[in-house]
Amino acid sequence: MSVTEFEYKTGLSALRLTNSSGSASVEVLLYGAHVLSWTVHNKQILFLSDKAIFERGKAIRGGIPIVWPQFGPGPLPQHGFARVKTWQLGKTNTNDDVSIELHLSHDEDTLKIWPHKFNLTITIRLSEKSFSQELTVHNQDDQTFEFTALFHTYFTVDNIKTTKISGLNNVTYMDKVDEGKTKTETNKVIEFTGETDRVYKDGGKNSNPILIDDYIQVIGSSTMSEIVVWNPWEEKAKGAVDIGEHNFPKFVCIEVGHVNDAVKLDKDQLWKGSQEITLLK
Ligand SMILES: O=P(O)(O)OC[C@H]1O[C@@H](O)[C@H](O)[C@@H](O)[C@@H]1O
Repeated sequence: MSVTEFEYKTGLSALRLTNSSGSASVEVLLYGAHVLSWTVHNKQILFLSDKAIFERGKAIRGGIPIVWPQFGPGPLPQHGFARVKTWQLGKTNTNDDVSIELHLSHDEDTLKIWPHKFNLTITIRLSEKSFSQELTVHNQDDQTFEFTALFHTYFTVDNIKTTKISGLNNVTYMDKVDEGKTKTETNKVIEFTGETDRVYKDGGKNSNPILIDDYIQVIGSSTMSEIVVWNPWEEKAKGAVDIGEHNFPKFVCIEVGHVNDAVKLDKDQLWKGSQEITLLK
């Protein structure tokens, strides 16, 4: 079991966590606290675009971007700023499951666009067949602030056209590709036939676990009970410089978050949200 530092493309500092048997590893950049890969028995569970751009100030396409303090468009840049800031390495642990902590605090630039003092910690933990991330938000300001948060996970799939997502039956969702209409999921299994961009409200509180192709289980904490399901499909993928039409069949985003309304966090208070992803085979 180990944590090693290495230099990724364009000189970005990275860490590799390896479990005790050496069967699983995770690579994470300090830039964005961005998980790039999770490999189990040589199989890559996460999707990272071959057209991803590794430039400071730009979001990385694939892996697990951290969306904070704003989901989607709004007064801040799309999906907030945590994914384009450089985090600091905190504690590492190689005793039980291998884990690391990464930290991000307000600075001159964040205060200009979001005038609140904060400290974020992400704990990344790896075991044989599962991987988790926990985000802790500490309000260090002298007043309450509000945020939304999400783990924007890109999963590798054999082909989006045969990918099946279960566990969201009967859950209400907002359909972002149909004028934001509110709908109820009538299918036991979700399949993909076109651009899909949905926010399932309290999807994570459904009694069934969320499964991708019956073997990847995604569980969010009770504080992160929304599930976003996204695939841009052919045209939008073609139009995105960092995706490309050859890539849209290769991934699905299943994103655990608190995005339907904002978390209101009082001064000096802590908020925690997490996801755990487990391989069932
Ligand atoms: O291109 P970005 O900023 O990483 O966002 C990708 C997608 O992220 C999803 O979470 C959103 O629901 C989509 O609307 C969005 O297009």
